[in-house]
Amino acid sequence: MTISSNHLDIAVLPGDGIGREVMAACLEVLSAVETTASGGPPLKTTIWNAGAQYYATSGEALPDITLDACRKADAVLFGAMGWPDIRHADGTEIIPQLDLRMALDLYAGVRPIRWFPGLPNVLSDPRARDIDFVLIREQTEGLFYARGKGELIDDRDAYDTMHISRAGTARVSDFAFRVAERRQARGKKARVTCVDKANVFASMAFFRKVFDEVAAKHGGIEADHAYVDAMALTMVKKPWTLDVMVTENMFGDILSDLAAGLVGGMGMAPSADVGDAHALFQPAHGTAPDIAGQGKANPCAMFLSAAMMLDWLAEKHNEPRLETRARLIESAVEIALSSGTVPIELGGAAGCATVTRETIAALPSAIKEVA
Ligand SMILES: NC(=O)c1ccc[n+]([C@@H]2O[C@H](COP(=O)([O-])OP(=O)(O)OC[C@H]3O[C@@H](n4cnc5c(N)ncnc54)[C@H](O)[C@@H]3O)[C@@H](O)[C@H]2O)c1
Ligand SMILES: CC(C)[C@H](C(=O)O)[C@@H](O)C(=O)O
Ligand SMILES: [Mg+2]
Repeated sequence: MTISSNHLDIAVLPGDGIGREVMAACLEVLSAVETTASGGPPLKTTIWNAGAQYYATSGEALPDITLDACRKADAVLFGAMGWPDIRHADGTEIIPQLDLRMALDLYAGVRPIRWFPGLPNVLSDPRARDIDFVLIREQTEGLFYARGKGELIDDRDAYDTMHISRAGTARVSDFAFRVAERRQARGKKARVTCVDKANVFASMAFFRKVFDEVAAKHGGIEADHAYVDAMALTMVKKPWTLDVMVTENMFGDILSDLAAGLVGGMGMAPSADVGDAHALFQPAHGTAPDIAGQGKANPCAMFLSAAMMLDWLAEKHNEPRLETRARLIESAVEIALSSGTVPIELGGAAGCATVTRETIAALPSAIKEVA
């Protein structure tokens, strides 16, 4: 696809809590990156309202005008949404990102986890430096299918239904194999693990069956299976052995926070919500009410999510200069972290402003590495 105008439209949804803080930092970094790596289409960022706090003042969590802007944009950049005290009558939270995933059919949650040099080794094992895996989370069905449809009977029983479809499982499995193929082309391990609970649930046995059918079409990539409970153990005991995993929505949600903990915390865990037509990029973390407004948030996950956005746009538009900008962000984060900038989240002293300043200051060195 070619770029029809001279810029790319990015719909920016900062959301709530630290979503707003890390997004402001990220927009500074993106603008500095554009100045450092001149050439290639500029990003035109437009900020849109949505989120729990917006709902509290307006009665709308995801206004039509925001949803429409997301549909029309080349990509969506998202902070975090949700606030524990702002809830629907059934007790669930106002979390419009789930509506966005459904509306834009963002079926693959891509959650890469890797070691960053310079950070404290939370596992106290030198092999932690080899952690480099990707969790692919199905995002349009699974247990989350139950959202808004659950049943509470006589204040006595509550039901939420798991839904696994052939089509939904096949497309996310295929997506995972394509991720593995790209990693293989870059000289990395190439194995896709289906993470399920096929020993207990018919829905999960079906997930595994469809995964196996898709695996048979990707002969060059090894495929195996793990039960989700055993995978939680493997993630903690030997995460450096993992490559690409694909799993049901809820399991993926839980395992992705566990995975973030292996490399220091949520502030090191970027993500992308990808569909066939649209994509949204956001840190895997939430709005962190416990630290919001204090300048303590680690913005690295937000920066790395923006790098994932540039990579996705580069591939979609066949524009290598966008890929250069993605590498520039990653390299600047690496340089900043390995030259003594340790985020508060990892036991250091660097708040959001310091991490942002040091990342921007690293850009001139980073450009020499990626050029
Ligand atoms: N993608 C999203 O928008 C998203 C994801 C998860 C949770 N939520 C919402 O966020 C709210 C808070 O949820 P939660 O507390 O369970 O999860 P959370 O991810 O917001 O926070 C979990 C813990 O990690 C810390 N943390 C998270 N991101 C951090 C960062 N960038 N830097 C430093 N520390 C960080 C927090 O301080 C907290 O101790 C809830 O309303 C929840 O629904 C939103
Ligand atoms: C806030 C919540 C709805 C969301 C999810 O469960 O998908 C979050 O935890 C995430 O991981 O993106
Ligand atoms: Mg989560």
